[in-house]
Amino acid sequence: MFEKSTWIKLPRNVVVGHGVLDDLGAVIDDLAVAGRPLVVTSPTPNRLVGDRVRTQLGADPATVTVASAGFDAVERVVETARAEEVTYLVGLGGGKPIDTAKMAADRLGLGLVSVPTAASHDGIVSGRSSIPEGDTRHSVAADPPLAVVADTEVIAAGPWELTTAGCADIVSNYTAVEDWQLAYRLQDVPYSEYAGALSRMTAELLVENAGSIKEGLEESAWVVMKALVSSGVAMSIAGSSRPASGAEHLFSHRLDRIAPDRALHGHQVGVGAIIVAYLHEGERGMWRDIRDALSVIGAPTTGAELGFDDETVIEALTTAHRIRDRYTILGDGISEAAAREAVTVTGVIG
Ligand SMILES: NC(=O)C1=CN([C@@H]2O[C@H](COP(=O)(O)OP(=O)(O)OC[C@H]3O[C@@H](n4cnc5c(N)ncnc54)[C@H](O)[C@@H]3O)[C@@H](O)[C@H]2O)C=CC1
Ligand SMILES: O=C(CO)COP(=O)(O)O
Ligand SMILES: [Zn+2]
Repeated sequence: MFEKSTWIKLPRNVVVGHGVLDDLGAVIDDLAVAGRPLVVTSPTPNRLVGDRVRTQLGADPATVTVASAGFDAVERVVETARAEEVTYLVGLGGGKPIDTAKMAADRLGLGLVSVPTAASHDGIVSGRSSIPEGDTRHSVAADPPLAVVADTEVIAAGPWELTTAGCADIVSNYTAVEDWQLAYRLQDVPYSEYAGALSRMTAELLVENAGSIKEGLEESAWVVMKALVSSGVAMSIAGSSRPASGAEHLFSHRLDRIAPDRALHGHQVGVGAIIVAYLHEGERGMWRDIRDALSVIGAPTTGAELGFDDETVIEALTTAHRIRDRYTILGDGISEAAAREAVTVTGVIG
């Protein structure tokens, strides 16, 4: 008897475009969420558009500002939401406040509206929350946002490096899918053809259009935001972050442990993808295509551009497998000699 079942959770409204921040009130009316909201944000996005967002929300919105992601930040949001007796959450900013709000909303059983101010990562739409804790990182299942309102005018006015980080997070889907397929072959990890194909296609489309992703063009924010939505949907179909997170993400999470906030998530996973593509396929593999695509976009391709010295890059690569129980090309860990060879051949160090 066939007994398999799946539950794919997706946002109901995804609104992307010029000036759509002013449609936030209408989006919320359409969702039929009522009552008092809590805006979960970080200092810069709050300063930039916090008031504009609160004006749209009416009903005396409360605000909590989180400086970094973590279970303590989630706890603070949960406590504030209870104390202020709010009925839904609005995540406003980059990946950290949105992930924090997503997990807090899940804990509280409340709906979340995601308002990204940067096209910097693909958690904008996903049903995952990525939360660091001690030496590890949890990719926690959480309901995806009920709606996403991404204003390309706001995003395009932000630092260009945030958009190149989003591009690199998408480019890293190549190696994430490679790792997922490897884990399927070697460890019988469940693999979804649809999620894998969608994730890979998203990366291919972005790389094909890399030449048209240019600083100062609002259309670039549009192209990247669409790709981030597509990648988030792949994660929702898979019911895991596997389509968008393999060994290149383990490497990045490890760098975060060594030096939090030194470089952007997307930039770290992009450099990780160059190394991991080399580990999968060797000298003739597609690591050069990945490096060239990142370079055209203007994303970092070396450890030094990320702000890490050579030995730190090697340390992160040789210890990345310990971040979480996720089988990748790193297996139970690679030797220092293999790591040094990979980062030297690919030009990530030296
Ligand atoms: N849940 C998921 O599926 C995923 C989660 N993530 C998580 O997202 C996080 C990374 O997100 P980021 O956005 O890189 O970090 P972030 O939220 O710290 O934002 C980076 C910086 O950009 C600033 N910023 C945001 N919008 C701005 C604007 N319009 N103008 C000027 N500055 C602006 C912020 O103030 C912050 O200083 C990581 O913790 C990562 O694990 C990443 C991918 C997927
Ligand atoms: O960053 C992500 C996908 O781009 C989320 O992945 P993690 O599960 O590794 O946090
Ligand atoms: Zn990522």
